[in-house]
Amino acid sequence: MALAGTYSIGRINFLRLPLFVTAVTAPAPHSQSSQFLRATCLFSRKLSTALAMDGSKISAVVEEFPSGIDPATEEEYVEQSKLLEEFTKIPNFDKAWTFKSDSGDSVVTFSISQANLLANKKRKYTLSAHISNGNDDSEVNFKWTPFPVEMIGVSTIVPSPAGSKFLAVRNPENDSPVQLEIWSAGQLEKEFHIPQSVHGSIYTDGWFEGISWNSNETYIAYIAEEPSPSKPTFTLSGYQKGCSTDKDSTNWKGQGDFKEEWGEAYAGKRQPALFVINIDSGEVKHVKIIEHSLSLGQVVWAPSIGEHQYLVFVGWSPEPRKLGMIYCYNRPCALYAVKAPEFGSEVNEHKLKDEAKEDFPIYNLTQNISSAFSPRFSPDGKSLVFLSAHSSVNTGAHCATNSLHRIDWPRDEKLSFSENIVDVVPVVHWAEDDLFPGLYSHGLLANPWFSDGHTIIITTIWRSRSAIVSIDILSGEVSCVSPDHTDYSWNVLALDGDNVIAVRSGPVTIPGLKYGFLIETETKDVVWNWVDVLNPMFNCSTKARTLLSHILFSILKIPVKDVSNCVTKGASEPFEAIFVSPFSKGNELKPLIVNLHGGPHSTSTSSFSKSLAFLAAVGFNLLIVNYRGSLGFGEDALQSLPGKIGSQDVNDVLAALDHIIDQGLANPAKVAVLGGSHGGFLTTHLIGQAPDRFVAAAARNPVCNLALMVGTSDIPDWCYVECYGREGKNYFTEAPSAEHLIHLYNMSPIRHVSNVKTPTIFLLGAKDLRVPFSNGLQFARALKEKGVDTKVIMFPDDKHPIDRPQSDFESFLNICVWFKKYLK
Ligand SMILES: CC(=O)N[C@@H](C)C(=O)N[C@@H](C)C(=O)O
Repeated sequence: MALAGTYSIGRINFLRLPLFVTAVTAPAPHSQSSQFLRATCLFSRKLSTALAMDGSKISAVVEEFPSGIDPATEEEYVEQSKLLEEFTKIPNFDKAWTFKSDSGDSVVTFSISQANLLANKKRKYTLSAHISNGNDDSEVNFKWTPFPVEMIGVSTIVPSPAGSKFLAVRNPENDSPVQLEIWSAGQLEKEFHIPQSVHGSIYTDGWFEGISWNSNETYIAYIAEEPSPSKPTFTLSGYQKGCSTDKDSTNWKGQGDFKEEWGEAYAGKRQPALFVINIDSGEVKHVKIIEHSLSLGQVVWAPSIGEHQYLVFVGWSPEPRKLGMIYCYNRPCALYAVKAPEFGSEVNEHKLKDEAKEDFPIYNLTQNISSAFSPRFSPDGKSLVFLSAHSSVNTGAHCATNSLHRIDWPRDEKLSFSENIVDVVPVVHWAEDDLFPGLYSHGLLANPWFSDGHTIIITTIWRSRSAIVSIDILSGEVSCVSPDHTDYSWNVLALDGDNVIAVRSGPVTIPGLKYGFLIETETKDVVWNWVDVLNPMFNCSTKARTLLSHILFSILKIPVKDVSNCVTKGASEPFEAIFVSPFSKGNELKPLIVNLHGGPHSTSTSSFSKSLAFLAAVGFNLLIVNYRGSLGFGEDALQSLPGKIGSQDVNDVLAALDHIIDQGLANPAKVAVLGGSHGGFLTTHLIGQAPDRFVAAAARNPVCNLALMVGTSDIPDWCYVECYGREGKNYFTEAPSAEHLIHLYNMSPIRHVSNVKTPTIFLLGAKDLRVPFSNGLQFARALKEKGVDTKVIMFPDDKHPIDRPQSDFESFLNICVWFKKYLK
């Protein structure tokens, strides 16, 4: 057997042997052997001692590789893991808030996150800057505070409206109380510990989440988990009648009834409910509503009506049952108003009587539309604007083109809510070439208002990029704020008066801060002018920056292959793909990775992606395909996919691949494919339907067998809609018939598994409720059974996205090494 090579540690030379080979050596002198032992421990090679036939001791170096490490690619593993660490370190700007300082200048505070690999958590910190104008109009200076401040154990921070205070939320990891802290410029002002008997963790998930200060900065409304229901108690004398909360060594708690939850990402989370805290007294009130079964979220304080204060929030009904919520905008929801609770001294006898009579009724403000979320009041308090995903609810597609609406807010004592919902930005079905393709935004900024009081700013998906637009809520006019002739992606973080603080990035361009303001040109046009904001983080990740500096990207238009199959104009228009490759092509084409997003109604925008940038830096070209069905291209193109998954989307990907091969941009013999979830569905379909086209594949929590998924996923309705089209919404049942299961099987990658010969790596999250790991594992086992080169990594604590820092790291390191192995 050939030796794999030699290497040395300290003064001792080791023979590097393949696994299972035992080298017999003479007993080493004591000092040498202890050094030997230390070194072997360090490198996880085992020193075995055994007795030979003649009774002498035999020491052996057994070359033992950790599980999953292939001796043939170990060096590659070492090298690429170092590079990936550089990319993992790159921080991300998550949010920003602006305030006015005493001097009248603006101050901006950024919330930044960065993966902490050792702790396997995201490290969160804040960094602030004073913004001042430079000498001429086109200059702006950011004077940064010297150091960031780490937010240890803090789930979120929310500044007060005037910016003089902020709330820090500390959610416990066990049954301890939730901690709320009120900070002012110089100190911690107040600290409240809310026991679990009042409520559980505060929602900071970006979906149900809503934390809102009232304008006087005296109360904070928020969404938190209802207290735990009491469970049956048993002792050695049997069942104890009644609700005892105490648990001790003489009793134990039973389970009680199974309670439905909102699926993926919400396992173990209790019903989201509405609470208000008085930050003077620390008193907390649960705003119990009559229709108790609603899950509440996104609460905001409404402008007062007469002397009454109202809270407006989103309510989701659990009927017919709670189905998976995250990424699913097709769950019906409405805006509701409820009178805010009153505290202590404010309550007089008369009011107490009134409240008892009224019993906190809630008003549905958006009865005439099937979806309403992200409520925001205009600064004058006259209008309430909100987003709607009614197209998604009505068609059953989990995400679709959104719309923006307005309703009038009553100003007088006589509370009558208007039923009139004004369409500000309606659903766009199809748009000429590069015109506004419709609104694809999932939320509004906490303060999205320009100073005119009727224009908002919002980030949306515009074909293959994210873009910033302004919307006049009175006229409905949509204007570009970020540059319109660019392939880069832009994302608004905050307004500074009428100026904009944004982030610009590209797939291989590390996010950079930008400051935008309106200027008048020589021709008297008013246009947005953008300047770079140098920030302390600019110096980070120099290595990654250098590696990426010679890589470019462009957005390609891909003509639809079979236009005769298209029922709408929108569906027959070209879709797009993002192509990433180095400047100088040289003679040899780099191996290509085709990358496919999930959903399927989602988009790979041209925003920075650490994992894809890493793969590009390693030396792969990328083709990132936004097949028809992706968000950002109008509703007709999107709705062309449901009912045709596994064929239309598969053919679009092959068309995009053919397109770049025809242009001489890819070597057809060196192509790999990578995707997660629905992107994993496409990956496993492609290697089955086009087995000669891909030399390696990587699938992250892939959908491989819809007939299995329909009975195990939190979104069985998704399987119906995507397999039958919008009719699937009506066919959906919890008891699929044999005919349904056959149809679902026929639409699945597993149907083509016998054709597959592509070596495939599977990355699976054992806690995924969306696409349970059984889908990927069944497919992987079927490949192994056929003798196809297959590798599976199971992450025991990961959910659908496999995004915990260590899991994300190990996933992309292995994907990279797997692709390098087969795409030499
Ligand atoms: C709606 C949904 O979650 N669909 C999954 C099959 C999927 O593809 N998920 C997306 C969001 C993903 O990228 O994981």
